[in-house]
Amino acid sequence: MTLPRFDNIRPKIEKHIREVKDFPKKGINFRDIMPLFTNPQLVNELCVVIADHVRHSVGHVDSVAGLEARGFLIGPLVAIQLGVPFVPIRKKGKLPGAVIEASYVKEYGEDIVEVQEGAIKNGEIVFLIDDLLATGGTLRAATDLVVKAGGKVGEAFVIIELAPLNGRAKLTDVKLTTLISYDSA
Ligand SMILES: O=P(O)(O)OC[C@H]1O[C@H](OP(=O)(O)OP(=O)(O)O)[C@H](O)[C@@H]1O
Ligand SMILES: Nc1ncnc2[nH]cnc12
Repeated sequence: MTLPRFDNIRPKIEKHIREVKDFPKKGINFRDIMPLFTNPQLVNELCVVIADHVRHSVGHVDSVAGLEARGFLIGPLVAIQLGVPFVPIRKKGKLPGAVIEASYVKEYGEDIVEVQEGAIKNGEIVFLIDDLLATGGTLRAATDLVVKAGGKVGEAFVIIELAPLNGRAKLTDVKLTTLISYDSA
């Protein structure tokens, strides 16, 4: 679902997304969000709008969880706006100590994601954030992790949705908000 709250910022963000053909593999049309970070004011505006959206449409959240790697660029900034902890969800083997894990298949490979035990407490509501939804494997695994940890996903949010890859179909049990939806993958 895209929301009117984002109508003003959407075209500004769109201008900062670069398409790179055949990256990281032949046939993949990579949507690169890095140009956005050349514009700190716009990054800040985006995080303020997302936090505003959380306050008005999601309600109370106990934490913001971001997906490695690009969910780490926006997630902590949104968490600061909301005054709640940031929870990193990382690829296997990167987080020290006891972890909970979930495996998944994505647009160009397979992976395992992990969260540290205790980072999400029983009954906590988590706002999940990443840059992009493709096949939905990553956000599915992240949702499963939050639930395994005893939490609940208040909402999953991505800047970009590649609609033809139908990631949404894997997330029917989650409220999912998208800033920009592309009708070609
Ligand atoms: O919906 P899916 O098909 O699961 O794909 C989406 C995921 O793919 C990308 O990350 P990637 O796995 O390339 O990792 P990186 O950010 O560490 O480069 C993107 O940032 C999402 O996390
Ligand atoms: N096409 C794509 N562009 C950027 N990140 C991605 N993650 C999965 N598919 C992607």
